[in-house]
Amino acid sequence: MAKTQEAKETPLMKQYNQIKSKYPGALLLFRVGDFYETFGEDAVKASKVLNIILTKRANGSASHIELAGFPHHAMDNYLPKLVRAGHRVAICDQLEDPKSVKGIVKRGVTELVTPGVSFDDNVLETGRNNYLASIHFSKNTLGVAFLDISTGEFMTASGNASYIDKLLQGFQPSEIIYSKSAREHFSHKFSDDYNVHHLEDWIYAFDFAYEKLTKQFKTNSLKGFGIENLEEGIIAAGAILHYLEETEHKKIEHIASISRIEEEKYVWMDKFTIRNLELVYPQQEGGIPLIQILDKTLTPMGSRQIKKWMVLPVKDKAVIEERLQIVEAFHSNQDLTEQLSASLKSMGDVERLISKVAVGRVNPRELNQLKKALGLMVPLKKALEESEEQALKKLSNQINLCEYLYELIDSQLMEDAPLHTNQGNLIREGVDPELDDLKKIAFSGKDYLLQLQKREMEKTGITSLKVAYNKVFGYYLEVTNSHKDKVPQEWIRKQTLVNAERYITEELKEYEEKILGAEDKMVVIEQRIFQSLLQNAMDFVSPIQQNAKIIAQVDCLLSFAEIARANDYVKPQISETTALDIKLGRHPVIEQQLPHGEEYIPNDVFLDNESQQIMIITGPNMAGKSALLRQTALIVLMAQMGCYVPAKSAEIGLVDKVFTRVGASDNLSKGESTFMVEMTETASILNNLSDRSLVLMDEIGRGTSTYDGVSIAWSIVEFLHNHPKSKAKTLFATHYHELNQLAHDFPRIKNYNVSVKEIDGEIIFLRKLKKGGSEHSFGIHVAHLAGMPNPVVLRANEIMHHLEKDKIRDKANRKMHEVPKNNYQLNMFEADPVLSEIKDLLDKLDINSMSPVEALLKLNELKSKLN
Ligand SMILES: Nc1ncnc2c1ncn2[C@@H]1O[C@H](COP(=O)(O)OP(=O)(O)OP(=O)(O)O)[C@@H](O)[C@H]1O
Repeated sequence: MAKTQEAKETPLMKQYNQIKSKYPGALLLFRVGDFYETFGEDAVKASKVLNIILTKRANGSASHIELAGFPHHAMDNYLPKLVRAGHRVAICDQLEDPKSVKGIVKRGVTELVTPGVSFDDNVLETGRNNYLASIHFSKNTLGVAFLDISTGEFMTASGNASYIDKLLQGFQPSEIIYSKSAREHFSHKFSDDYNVHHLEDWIYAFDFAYEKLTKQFKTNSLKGFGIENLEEGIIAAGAILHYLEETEHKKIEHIASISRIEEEKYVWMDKFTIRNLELVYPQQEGGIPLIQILDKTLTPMGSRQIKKWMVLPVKDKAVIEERLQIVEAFHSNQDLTEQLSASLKSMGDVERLISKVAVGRVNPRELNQLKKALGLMVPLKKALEESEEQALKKLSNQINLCEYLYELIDSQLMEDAPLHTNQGNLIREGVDPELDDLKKIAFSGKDYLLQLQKREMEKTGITSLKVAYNKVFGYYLEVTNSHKDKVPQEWIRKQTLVNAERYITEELKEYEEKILGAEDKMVVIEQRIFQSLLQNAMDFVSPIQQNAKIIAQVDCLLSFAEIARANDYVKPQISETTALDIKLGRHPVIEQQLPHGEEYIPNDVFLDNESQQIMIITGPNMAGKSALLRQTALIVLMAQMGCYVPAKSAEIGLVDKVFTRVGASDNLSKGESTFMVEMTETASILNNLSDRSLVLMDEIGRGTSTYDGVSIAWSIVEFLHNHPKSKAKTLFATHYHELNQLAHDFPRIKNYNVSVKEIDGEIIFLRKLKKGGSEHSFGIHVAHLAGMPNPVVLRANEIMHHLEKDKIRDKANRKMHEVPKNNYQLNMFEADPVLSEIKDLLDKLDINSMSPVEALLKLNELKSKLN
């Protein structure tokens, strides 16, 4: 904006500029009369996003400035569009009644809406949390906090960069904040796809954060939340509270606690796993993530909860079993599920409603919806209470019916109350005697007008006489031109239309004053009573939040029972052993997508730490290797969410980490060598193995030449088998049938293949997993199936035969077989103190959180130790 002649700006623009300068980076919606206006660059942006007209306005003699605006009542329509486009939007309102002031009206920003901080139903998606994340970077550990202001859910965690990255991947925050000086760290470690905002460095400080949190929760310490020692997490969370203040969100009583995301409680999945297994988001447009199959929830709370369960499956046998028991109770009792579903279906978003109550943004209709929800809790609580299942009785006990609040709303608020509090018809009769009197006056006044119309009609003989009302003249009598001559003298003409004239009379004026006066007074009283209702409702924020949590759980578990019935899933047996024993397992997503009439071919998978730790699975392209790998992980994860699984039977020895690595594919991040990415990810798996890990390796080594690829794949399998501390259960799908040799030398490696039949040069996919290795890759047949021109297929066959004749492949096999055995005697380090020191240093390194330069420096340091 041109500021050269600031002195001559109009007073309005001066005020605008003052306010605008306080909200850098935000798009300012400036209320002028009935419009929200944007100016300058904001106007250019707004006109593009909102598709509204861009004009110019004279700014005194200072200059002209771009202008684009929309009527204030269209806010609900336009605001979400701006926020979704990634803008931070400052809403500047008139803070006093323009009628009551001379000169320029006082204005101020009443809310700064950002992608991560919004209550707006149009910005939020019902079945999805809208998280704001805050990250604090310290030397070795990072802290993160997530807040959904629309529900009050507040969580924190700390860990290394890859853990934080995994959490971001799972929770998908709409906005991330961090300190200005952490910009470089952030872009180094995390994707640049997020909406980000930077805060001043001083905000990310421990004492400041600690005080902010204890003040918010009205506690002396953070011990009760189990985060007392989570320094980085506390700092990140404190910054969130500061940010809420900065964005003018000062009424936030519904944020009453914070919880720690306990890393050790949940199955560890790296972010590649969440992505590769398509748990919550599809990898490609049009794909179906697992959550879409599992989520048959009936409430927004359930839908949000199930996504959290999906990214955080549990490791605690008791928790899983309790969920499974409830699913079983639902599964076996259709009546119970029907009763509960009936309540849940009409429940609405209690969790967000009660947050709106807490921040004073709830409208009369929403308050009625809250009452309705409380009413629906009654049969829900009863049905749970009457169930045989103890866990359900326990849930029932935790539901608070909030009868007092129900009664209060029911007895005071009209059933069909309007959207706004100034529209009348809000409060029931009998609540306030003055209101009742005023209502009588207003209604009898209106009656009186009708009588007056009738009386005057008879007196004057004007048969078309009408009493009507408009904002300019108030009540008037309208006479069509054909009766004009019958109008009595004392009537005062106010307006002439083409076909009629409008008049007022003394009597009409008197009644109007009474009626309008009464209506104004009624609005004031109704608003006062509504406010006191709200005040009362605020005392119920915490029990209703608790109810919402229980509803969410019941809803998710009902959904599990529902899909178990619909898709023929079974209850998994959870055990403390390390064995995975899946009989006739299926892929929950692919089986739903098969063309009509085609059956998914189920397969058995057995893995344990003793006899069969690693399954090498060979088979041609398209045989179904990837599907088998993924279904195994999905079945494990579903079981540990507490869900039934697609199999004939499944014994799941608790898994604590799931790793997947899919050989270099095309959709990997730009700029990096795909093979490099493949190796980095594989390295991170090999560095984090545990005894209860499940590892899926799909075509590892594919991204490089055959010899390199085979060698790398080979040594990875050896490493997995011989790891001194952990016997990670592994499914290793590969094209390299050379790897079948490994089974000869290592007792816990077993060969399998996904069988195909070759009939007259064509392949028939049987999709059945069989014992034993396979000889061919069948790649050329698949090329043929894919419609490759015949000459190419023929020539490929020719080349292959030629190569085989030269025994290149045999040689490779033999060479592999001759490879000396390596048992990864990691304890060789211990013989030499320097090596031992290097080993210690290596052990402590967190490769995931290092930049390439840091890694090089470290390497240099290690090398120097040898000299
Ligand atoms: N058990 C099964 N029953 C029915 N159809 C299956 C089964 N397994 C896989 N399919 C179908 O075959 C397709 C190919 O499977 P998948 O991608 O698992 O093969 P693959 O062996 O991993 O091949 P590639 O090596 O080319 O990745 C799947 O998209 C699916 O439609």
